Amino acid sequence: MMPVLVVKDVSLARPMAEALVAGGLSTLEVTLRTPCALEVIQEMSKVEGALVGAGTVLNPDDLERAVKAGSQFIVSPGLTAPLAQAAKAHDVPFLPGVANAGDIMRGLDLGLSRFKFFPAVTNGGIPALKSLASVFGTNVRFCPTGGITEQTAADWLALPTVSCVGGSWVTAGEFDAEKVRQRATAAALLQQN
Ligand SMILES: O=C(O)C(=O)C[C@H](O)[C@H](O)COP(=O)(O)O
Repeated sequence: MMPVLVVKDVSLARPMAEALVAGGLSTLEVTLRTPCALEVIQEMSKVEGALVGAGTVLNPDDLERAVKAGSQFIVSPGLTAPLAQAAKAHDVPFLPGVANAGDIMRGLDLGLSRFKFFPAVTNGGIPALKSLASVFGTNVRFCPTGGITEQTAADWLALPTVSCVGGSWVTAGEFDAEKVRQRATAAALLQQN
């Protein structure tokens, strides 16, 4: 399970990453949706055991800034050829968003086989992903994100083509380290079942 983080205050970066790692979640997606996101990536990267990447990466400029800040992977809500080429040039793992068969085919043409299914629930949820997966086989894997909750994550993770799920629920609301650690522990258990 990959927590999707929207962090507005850089002073929360380290305690938040520490609470997530303590709960058993180590792969952290920091969205570039707040002015301090790049600093947050730098700070979270100092936490032992954290693998920190950038989300909401929309173009090659975003990718360049995210990589300079220490992002170890890149997540995007969509897929463009310039972004995929920039990820390749920087040799950084890249998880682009797809919403339909055409997006996946464009990704395959670009040499990609791991995609974020986004926005997962409004795109038709599990039935939609099952239909897409039936066409592309098990070599194409997905990280559904968007509308997934603590209650529904296990259903998604049970699909053979789903490698992980993303979601913001683990850190939703005002930051409380103990609450985040507990939610992370519950989410980490989901991924083991
Ligand atoms: O922009 C990106 O690159 C993203 O990563 C988008 C996020 O995956 C979703 O916004 C998370 O959706 P919720 O869990 O429903 O809050």
